[in-house]
Amino acid sequence: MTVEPIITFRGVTKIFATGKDQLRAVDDVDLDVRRGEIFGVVGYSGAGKSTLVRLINMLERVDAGTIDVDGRRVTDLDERGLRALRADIGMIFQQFNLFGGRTVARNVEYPLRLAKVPKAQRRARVAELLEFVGLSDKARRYPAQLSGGQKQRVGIARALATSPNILLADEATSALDPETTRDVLNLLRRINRELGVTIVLITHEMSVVQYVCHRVAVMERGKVVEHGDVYTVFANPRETATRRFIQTALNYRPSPEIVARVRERHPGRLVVASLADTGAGLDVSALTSGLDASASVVFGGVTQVADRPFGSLTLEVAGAPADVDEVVARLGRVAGAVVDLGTAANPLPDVRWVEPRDSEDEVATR
Ligand SMILES: Nc1ncnc2c1ncn2[C@@H]1O[C@H](COP(=O)(O)OP(=O)(O)OP(=O)(O)O)[C@@H](O)[C@H]1O
Repeated sequence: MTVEPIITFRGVTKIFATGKDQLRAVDDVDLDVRRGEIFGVVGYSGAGKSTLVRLINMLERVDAGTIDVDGRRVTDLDERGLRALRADIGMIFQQFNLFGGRTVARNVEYPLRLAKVPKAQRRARVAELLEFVGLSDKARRYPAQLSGGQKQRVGIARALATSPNILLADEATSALDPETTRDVLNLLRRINRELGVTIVLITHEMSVVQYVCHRVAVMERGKVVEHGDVYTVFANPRETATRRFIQTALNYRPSPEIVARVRERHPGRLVVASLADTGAGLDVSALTSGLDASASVVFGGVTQVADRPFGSLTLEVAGAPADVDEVVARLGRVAGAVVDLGTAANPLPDVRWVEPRDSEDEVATR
């Protein structure tokens, strides 16, 4: 994958007037989306994700800063320029936004009519798109006759009609069940791989990022607080917001309540090890070899992020005190980050644990 940016934000701010207050929905954002990648934007409700993405195709206008898309300074475009730009950027939505009174084929055809494509070409293109999304047999149906996943496929076919280089997906799977979500995400992967379309995907689910994104930006109160390749952000989250997201998506780290319950049956020394960049995984037997100590896994899990092992394991280590210390030291050398929770008699807090949020709507006002 090349590193050439296809979308560049520089000092981008978008302000909404709300009564006498001004709300910085997007606040001085610098960001590059690379050509050919699937770029995730995550954050809680109200963080500014939709606004940021709607600035790319100028559904919203910036108040400050510049945005370049595929070599064009979109923040300077007039109405005519904007129409051309929008033909190069497809968009799909959580609620699909289909025309209920038009058939599937007519929905997909719509952007081609706007672009004044001749009828024969339109028909051929619609057939091709429906084939691509696996809905050739539904051309004459109406949206109400389709499942949620099928509706989103129609939305995707319509968004791809004019062969855009960029696809914006705003919570495109949030209204779908997990299995359908997986199907739609697989389709987005195919669009990215086979058609070379750059995808900017907004989601509040880290599991979606984990499954399809190459890189990710975390937004909070209008700011991009952290961004980078998905594995790095998952393995070394710097911001509290990011850690909270990862904790919710992959609940392999025990909450204080779970630790308390685990301690009832495991009074020995508990250690939480993050499994990042452990390559082959964790050889638990090697931790205790030659020592008068035992180590057993009492909580946790391991999954794949960006095709590499990622997770967290909580171990109970028991035995001769010096040997227990040595096990913990060995663990520290092979695992990513290790947090010592002490024993039931002398408990220590999990310094990496992030409390879940109470409020969903955290927004900067001025
Ligand atoms: N047209 C508008 N007028 C006034 N305020 C707006 C407008 N659009 C968005 N906002 C506000 O800007 C803030 C950011 O909204 P935005 O929709 O970008 O957040 P989000 O992260 O996408 O959240 P959600 O997932 O809930 O859509 C919110 O406080 C929202 O109420």
